[in-house]
Amino acid sequence: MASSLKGPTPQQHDGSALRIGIVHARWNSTIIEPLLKGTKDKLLACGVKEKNIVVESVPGSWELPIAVKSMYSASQVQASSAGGGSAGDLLASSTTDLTALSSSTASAPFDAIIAIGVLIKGETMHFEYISDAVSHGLMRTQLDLGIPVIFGVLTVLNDDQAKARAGLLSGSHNHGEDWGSAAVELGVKRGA
Ligand SMILES: O=Nc1c(NC[C@H](O)[C@H](O)[C@H](O)CO)[nH]c(=O)[nH]c1=O
Repeated sequence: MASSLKGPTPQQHDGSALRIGIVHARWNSTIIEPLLKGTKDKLLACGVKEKNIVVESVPGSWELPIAVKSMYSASQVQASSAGGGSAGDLLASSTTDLTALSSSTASAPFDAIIAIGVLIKGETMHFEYISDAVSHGLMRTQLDLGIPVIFGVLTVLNDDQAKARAGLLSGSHNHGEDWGSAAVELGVKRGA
């Protein structure tokens, strides 16, 4: 595969004090799973503690913006009732269920939330409408809430494009690693 000029120039940041949320869709799970693994592996490699990575799932990408907002709001409520504290200091709650998060005994605010989804073009305009709505919804969510929301939504035209961006093809790169790096960088800079 020809080398490309595209791609981020990552920086090195210490994620050991961060608490990161991940919300992922379950549509196209054979692509979602490697993206999720690449994201988590990068977070851990940057020093984020396993207990400070909270993962939840929703049916599809359309639900990502509201799920990000729910995850953020639930942790804010829990953190304020637990006496605040910087993110990552308090024991994290790990949950796979939005409602479970809101009932967790202790959680800290998130420093960044990563939204992961895979949209693959079909024979209708469904792809275009969801892609547009989700991208605008996630951007609005991060600006409204003042928390970095990392855009981890693939909008691809065919299965091979999806596989390539999940690192499943020879010589291809897992974009989840970029999303993990971005979450740590923005989380650190936000708290600086
Ligand atoms: O249609 N294709 C896709 C999709 N549709 C479901 C949608 O996100 C939502 O969950 C339902 O409409 C219910 O609200 N969701 C994806 O993540 N990827 C797709 O490729």
